[in-house]
Amino acid sequence: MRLSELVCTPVYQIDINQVQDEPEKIISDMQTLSLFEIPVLSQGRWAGIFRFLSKDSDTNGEKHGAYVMNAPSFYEDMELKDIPIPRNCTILGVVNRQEEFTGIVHIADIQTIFIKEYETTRERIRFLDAIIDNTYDGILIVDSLGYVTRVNQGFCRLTGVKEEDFVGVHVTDLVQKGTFKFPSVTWSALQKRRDITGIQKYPTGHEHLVSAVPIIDNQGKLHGAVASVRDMTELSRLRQELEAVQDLSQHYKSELTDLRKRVLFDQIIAVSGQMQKVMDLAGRVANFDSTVLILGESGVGKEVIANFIHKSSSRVQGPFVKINCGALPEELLESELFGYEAGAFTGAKKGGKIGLFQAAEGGVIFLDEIGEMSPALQVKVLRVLQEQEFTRVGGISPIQVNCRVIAATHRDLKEQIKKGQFREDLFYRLYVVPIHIPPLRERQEDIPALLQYFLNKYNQKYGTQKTLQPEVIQILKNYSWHGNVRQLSNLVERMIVTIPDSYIQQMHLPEDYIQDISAADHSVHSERQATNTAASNPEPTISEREPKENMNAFGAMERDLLIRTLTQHGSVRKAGQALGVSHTTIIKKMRKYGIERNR
Ligand SMILES: Nc1ncnc2c1ncn2[C@@H]1O[C@H](COP(=O)(O)OP(=O)(O)OP(=O)(O)O)[C@@H](O)[C@H]1O
Repeated sequence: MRLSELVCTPVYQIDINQVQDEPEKIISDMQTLSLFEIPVLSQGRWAGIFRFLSKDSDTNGEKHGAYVMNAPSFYEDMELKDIPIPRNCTILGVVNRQEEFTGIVHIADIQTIFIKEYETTRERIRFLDAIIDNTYDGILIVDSLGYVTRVNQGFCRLTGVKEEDFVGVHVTDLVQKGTFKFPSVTWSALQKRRDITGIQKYPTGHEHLVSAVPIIDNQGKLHGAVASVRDMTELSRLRQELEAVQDLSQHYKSELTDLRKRVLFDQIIAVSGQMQKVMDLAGRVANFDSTVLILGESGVGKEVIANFIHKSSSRVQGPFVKINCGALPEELLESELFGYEAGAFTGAKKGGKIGLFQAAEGGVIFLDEIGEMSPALQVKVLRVLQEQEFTRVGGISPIQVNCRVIAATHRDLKEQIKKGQFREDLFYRLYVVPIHIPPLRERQEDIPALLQYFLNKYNQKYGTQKTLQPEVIQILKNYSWHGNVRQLSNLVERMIVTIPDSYIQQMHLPEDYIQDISAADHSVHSERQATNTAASNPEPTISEREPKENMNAFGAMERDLLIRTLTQHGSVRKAGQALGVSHTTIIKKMRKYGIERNR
C-alpha cells in the first residue's frame, strides 16, 4: 500500500512565521481542537511539526511546552512498508516529488493497517502450517545456512526420528549422526541454488525420493530450502500392485478375445486345411483396420467370414452393416449407401436419410457383390476409402465417416477391369488383404462336418432328432455343390422337413444328387478307361471294380443278375423297374459289388 492512500488534509496547519508571531494563538487553537501536533510549512513546503504539550498532560517523560520538531517528510508514492515509523510523533508529513506539501498521514492509521496485515499474515501462516503438517509426504525446511527450521509429521513418520532431533540441527550433521545415509539432497540444493531430486536411504532400510528446492526471492537472495520426501517403498508397492492388476486385466482381456473367437469358431465349420488357412488369415486381419476383399463363389461363406472379422476386431461394439450391391438399381443403391438430403428427389423422405456408410460409423460396412456396382458409384466408394468422407445425394458438404470396409464378390474383378467394368484404382484400394474362400467341392473334408452342423441346427429348429446314414454322407461328400454351403444347408433343411423317417438314407436323397454321383462315378471311370485302353465303346456298358466285401455264392448270383439287367436295360431306373426294386437299391447294390456304368 502506498502512502498516498492514507494521506489527508490537516485540520490545522501553520506557516513557520506564525510560530514567532503568534505562538499563544496557535496554542489556544490547538487546545480548542484537541491537537498536540500540527504541520509547519515554509512557503508551501514541509518544515516540520509544531508540538504543544501541557505540563499536566500524560507525556511519558516527553518534553513539555511548545516547539517545532525537525521531523522528516515522505513522498506520497512510497510503500507503507518502506517508511521508518518515528516513535515520538503522531503524524507524518507527505510531499510530492516536487517537494510540495500534499497532506499528513496519522501514524495510528498506519498502525491499524499493519495490525490488520499482521493478522492476515498470521492466519495465512496458521493455514500453511496446517497444510505442511497434514501433507502425507514428508517436508523438511532449512534456513539459508542449512539448519533445520521445520519438519512435518510426515517426515518424522517416514524417518522414524522425532521432530526435536531435527530442528536446529545442521543437515550435514544429520548425515554424520547417521540419520541420513547419503549426502543430504537438501544441502546440495542449497549450495548449488537449484532444484535437486535424489534417492535418500535411511537406517530403517526405507528408500525415499527427495526433491529439494532452494527458496530464492526476487532479488536473488537465498532464504533456505524446502525438501519434500516420498516413500519409494510404498510407491514401488503400489506400482507392483498396479502392474499385477494390469497383467490380470490383460489376461482376462485376451481370455475374453479367445473365448469370443472360440464361440465364433464353433459356428464356422473349418475342418479342411484350406478353410483353416482362411480362418487364420481372417483372424489376423481382424486386428488391423485394413480393407478386406473376400473372393469366392456364391454361398461359400463370404458373409460368414466378414462377420467373423467384425466380431474378432476392436470394432465389435460398433455396427455390422451389410448391403448387397447387386440387389438394387443404381440410384437406389446410391441413396442407400450415402443417404440423401431433404427434398433431394421426388419421393425422398421429408428430413432426408442417413446412408449405410454413416449407419456403420465406428463399425464395419460389408459391401457384398461389389463387382455388380456401377462405375459412377465405384468413384464414390473410392472417395470414402481414400478420404474417409462422402457427400449425400443432393448434398454439398462432405460428411466424415469412420468405418471399416469389407467387400466381397464372386466375380473375377481383374477380368472385369479388362472389360472396363471395374475401376482399377478401386480394385487396388480393395485388394489390400484378399481372402479367397475355395468352393465347397474343393474342400470335401468340410462336408461331413457341415452336414452334421446343419443337421443339429435344423433338428433344434424343428424339434426333430434325425440322423444321416453314413452312406448318405459319403454320397454328399462326392457331390459337386455348385451352390456351395448355402445349397448344402438348404438340402439338410429340406430333408429334415420332408422325410418322415428319423434315419435319412440314400433312397431319400433327391434324384439330382444320386444322378450326380452316377455322373461322378462315370467320370472317374472314363478317365481310367481313357488311360488304360484306347478302345472306345459307343454303347453304355457295365464294368466291375473290386467288390466292397467278400462275396458268397448268393452275392455272386446277385451281382451277375445286376450286370445283366443293367446291360440289357441301359439305365439304373429301368433296371430297377425290371427287377421290381427302387433305383436307389440298384445304386446301393452297384456300389456294393463295384459295378460301374460306362458310356
Ligand atoms: N464355414 C461355414 N460354417 C458354417 N456355416 C457356413 C459356413 N460357410 C457358409 N455357411 C452358411 O452358408 C450360408 C451361405 O453363406 P454366406 O451367405 O456367408 O455365403 P456368401 O459367400 O456370402 O454368399 P453370397 O455370395 O451369395 O452372398 C449361410 O447360411 C452361412 O451361415
